[in-house]
Amino acid sequence: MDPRTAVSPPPGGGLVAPAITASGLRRRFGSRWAVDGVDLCVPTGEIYGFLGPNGAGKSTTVRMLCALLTPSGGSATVAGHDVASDPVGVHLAIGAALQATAIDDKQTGLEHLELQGRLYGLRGPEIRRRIAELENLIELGDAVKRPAGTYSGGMKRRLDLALALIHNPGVLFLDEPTTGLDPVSRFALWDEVRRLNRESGTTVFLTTQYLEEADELAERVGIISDGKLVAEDTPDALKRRIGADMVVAHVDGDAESAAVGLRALPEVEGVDVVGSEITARVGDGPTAVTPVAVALANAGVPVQSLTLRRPTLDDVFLSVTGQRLAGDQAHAELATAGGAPR
Ligand SMILES: Nc1ncnc2c1ncn2[C@@H]1O[C@H](COP(=O)(O)OP(=O)(O)OP(=O)(O)O)[C@@H](O)[C@H]1O
Repeated sequence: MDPRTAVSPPPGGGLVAPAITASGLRRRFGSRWAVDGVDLCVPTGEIYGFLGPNGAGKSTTVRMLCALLTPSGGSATVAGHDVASDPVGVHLAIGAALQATAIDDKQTGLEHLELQGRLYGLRGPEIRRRIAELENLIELGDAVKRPAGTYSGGMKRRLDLALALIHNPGVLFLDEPTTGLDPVSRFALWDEVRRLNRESGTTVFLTTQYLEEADELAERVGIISDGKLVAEDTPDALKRRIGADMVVAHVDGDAESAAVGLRALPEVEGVDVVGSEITARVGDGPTAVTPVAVALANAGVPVQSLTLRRPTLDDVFLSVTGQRLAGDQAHAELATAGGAPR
């Protein structure tokens, strides 16, 4: 089903309005377009991953969708409220855990939760009930009564997420929720996002620069580069689009000239070169490896390594932008997080 034109009927019949829409959404800072004409349609109940490198425009998009930043052009609605004409409606309908957490080191976790509940108009008993419901997520134990200044990064993230959820919002925005978290806290937060979505039907709009996070969590992924949405689909469909297999060669010497021979091979659907790495998209890996190796040998460029693997979202990013999304740092962090990106 194309979510732009139709969304799943609820059990009681009728059509569900999309949770998030954007049409030509733009934002300029000075002469630079940080977000340059983004269209979105996120159905209610979806986990949508907004994937892109540093500076691509993810946070700016989220801040506009959360009605915290005025768009320079285009329009957007969240939970049926227009971000420009009804920002208060948007604020009441959403929860947001953004990059700059508003946690005061001097206040305890409990004080933060109680204050947040009151800000959303909840009464004492309701606040206590919500805190009890969110206990699983917070997992702070007795630390909930300690000042937040004593918390680890993971504990602060969990508190921040609980603060975003205190009023049971229908739409949750998470801006790079696991950046800087250790692997255990990262996986725990993924589980919590999945559970929320499954049990409460919460729509989740999540930005990330981690391929693995988008792959694992998101039902659909939008890839943003230089303020533009350059690809959007399910992770599997995005990967299928660029070919069945990838043959990746690391070479000594002129990778561009070595790639010329590969492009002429009938087994090769496309070739991308980044530094000394040559990535050939092929229909059938086992059949293509030998001709690729022979073509590289004929080019006279020494080959350091030749590997065959399935496409990743990084390969999708490379095929649409000509650049790798995962820099060395992101790769290193992913490796620590439990393996190479898929
Ligand atoms: N308040 C601002 N004033 C000027 N430029 C800004 C401002 N906010 C963002 N930008 C610029 O807009 C571009 C997009 O930034 P944005 O924070 O949306 O990217 P991002 O994809 O969220 O990256 P990151 O992962 O680093 O947060 C960047 O070039 C950034 O420097």
